[in-house]
Amino acid sequence: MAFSESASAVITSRSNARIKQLRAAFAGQARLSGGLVAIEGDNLLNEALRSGMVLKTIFISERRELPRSVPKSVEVLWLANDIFASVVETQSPQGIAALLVPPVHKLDAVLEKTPLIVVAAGLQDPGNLGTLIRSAEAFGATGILSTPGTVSAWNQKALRASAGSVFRTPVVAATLEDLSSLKSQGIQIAAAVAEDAYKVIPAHKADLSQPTAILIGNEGSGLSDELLALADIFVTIPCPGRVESLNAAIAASLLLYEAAQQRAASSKTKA
Ligand SMILES: C[S@@+](CC[C@H](N)C(=O)[O-])C[C@H]1O[C@@H](n2cnc3c(N)ncnc32)[C@H](O)[C@@H]1O
Repeated sequence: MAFSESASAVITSRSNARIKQLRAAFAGQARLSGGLVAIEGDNLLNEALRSGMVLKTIFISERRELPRSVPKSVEVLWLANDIFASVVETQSPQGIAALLVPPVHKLDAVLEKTPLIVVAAGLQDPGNLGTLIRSAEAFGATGILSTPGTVSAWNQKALRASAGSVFRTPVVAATLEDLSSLKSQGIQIAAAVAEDAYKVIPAHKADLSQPTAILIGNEGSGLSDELLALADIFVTIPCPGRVESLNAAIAASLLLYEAAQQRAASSKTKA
């Protein structure tokens, strides 16, 4: 332990109140964690710091040094190795975790510029949501709307799959009314559907360079009738193979790639 970093004692008890708070944050129990979110490991910590997240507390195993990148203003608590290992989720913990204040975004946050929005409509696999958020950032989406029933973007698996993109890409909880309000703001609603049926167009023939919200459906049941009824267009990624559908995050990524290509081409034409 780098005693020069902190004069505070090492926490050795599992029933310590701060350990309970960290455990609650890892379990997604917002009421018990005081609304704070837990992150674990050097990569996510570095991503959080470079993204300007507000860190409240660093929990560090006594076997490690405190990284120099941690601002002096952040509270640091040292933990006995076994206490650290018992509270975090990974099998081979890196010995560092943190509690941070998750940013809360409003609908306006995703409406900047020429909106390219992904609507995560009932995604339940946190790995899929995290991957979708990572692709959304990669392809320049303005943000993600998540409908009721979608897993939290701050779930531990979602956080890890997003590889830090969740710190920089707004994820906003949205109702059906919010989604229908997009139409009145000139944003077309493109429902992503797996089957090539009547009125469904292949993604490369749809105009995704205009303000667009792409609806991605639940892993098992796809898009609900209510959401399909909102759609202005139905787009599909043609699959010559014999699969019935693509994974939700892969479908979102391919559609975002197509939208990014079209936007790049249309800005070249305008220049
Ligand atoms: C695993 S699929 C759901 C499959 C579900 N059985 C269904 O009937 O839609 C999850 C979501 O990914 C999107 N998706 C999957 N394959 C697609 C494809 N080939 N083209 C466009 N979107 C697709 C759709 O939004 C779909 O709701």
